Amino acid sequence: MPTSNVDECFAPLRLAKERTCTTDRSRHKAVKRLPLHGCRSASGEEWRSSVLYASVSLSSEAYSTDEETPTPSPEHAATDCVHSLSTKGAVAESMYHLVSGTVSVETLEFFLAKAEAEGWDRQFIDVATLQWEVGHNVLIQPNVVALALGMIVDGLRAPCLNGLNRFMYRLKEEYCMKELLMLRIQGYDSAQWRLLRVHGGVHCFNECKNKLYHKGWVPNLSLRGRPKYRVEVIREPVKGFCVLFVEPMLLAAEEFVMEYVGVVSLYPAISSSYVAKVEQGLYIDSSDLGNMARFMNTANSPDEANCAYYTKVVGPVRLVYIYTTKAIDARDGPVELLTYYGENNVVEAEDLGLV
Ligand SMILES: C[S@@+](CC[C@H](N)C(=O)[O-])C[C@H]1O[C@@H](n2cnc3c(N)ncnc32)[C@H](O)[C@@H]1O
Repeated sequence: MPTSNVDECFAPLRLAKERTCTTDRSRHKAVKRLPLHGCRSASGEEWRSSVLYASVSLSSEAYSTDEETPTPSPEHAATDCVHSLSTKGAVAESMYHLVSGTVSVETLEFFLAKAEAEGWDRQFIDVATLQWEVGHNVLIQPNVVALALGMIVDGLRAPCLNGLNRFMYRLKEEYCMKELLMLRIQGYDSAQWRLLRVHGGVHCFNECKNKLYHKGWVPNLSLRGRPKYRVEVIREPVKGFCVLFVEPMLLAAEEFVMEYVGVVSLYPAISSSYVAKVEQGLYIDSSDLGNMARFMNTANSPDEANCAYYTKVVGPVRLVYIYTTKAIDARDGPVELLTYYGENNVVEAEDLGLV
């Protein structure tokens, strides 16, 4: 099966949708599909972000209504396609198999077709592109299959995914998504992974089997078990959510803070304050899927900011990161991490000598 032809790759799934669209699955959201190799911005640059997500929710009344789905612009209509995927929480064994190697589209196809054929319980499929070196990695967790495909789903508000991703943040490129996923499968091993409680509400529905993670427990991304830094999300009356740097007491300038995680999109979401504009026609929308970076507020001027956004190319993937622009002193208490939103406030990290 040619991996370059999206239609061929997904034909069985589309047929499955057509067969079942009058059932309770008819609430499916439209899946905006993009070529598997990623999406191309107006300037022609190909994006295969680590944060290109797609999720497919199935049958839960908790999911959002169609009115919230942004309408793709006509030029993107050609890549639009409605899908439905159905899966169940796969058994750990299967997940292990998938997670232990780079998964081809063929494998993915097989897996999804199997899920459909065997009528696995409907949860959702979370699709994430986490392309580090080659191919597509696969993100797996109990009852959630997250697959790297290069797809975008518009307008989904899967509570489970929201909870999952809101607190997911990564540490540079050393971050090993596979390990995290293994961790989820095997349970939390406190000897190897320290868990960090973060603030925030998570609204999982009852069937969710992954509640611990969704409730905000995330691995503290430390080096050899030692926390590198700790941030907290608080809520205050004027600005709403804020990200505070807590420890260590001093954070140097030009330190990586976190990646800006969200859905890579070719058009801006309607009425969301969680959209980072990378350039005209290229956005990272963390309204539904994202991490703490979305809670960073703006400083009144660039000089007041202590962090900034940068982009960096890692292999074929261009990512958006937040780095400190000045040293941060938290000896007298937590310090709010502030970027300066500005217009298109992203510069190449290479230009700054950060990479
Ligand atoms: C990306 S969100 C930041 C997180 C936000 N505070 C929240 O509660 O979700 C951007 C929104 O935060 C608010 N915000 C950001 N910086 C602010 C500031 N310096 N003063 C007041 N509100 C701010 C604005 O409402 C803005 O639309």
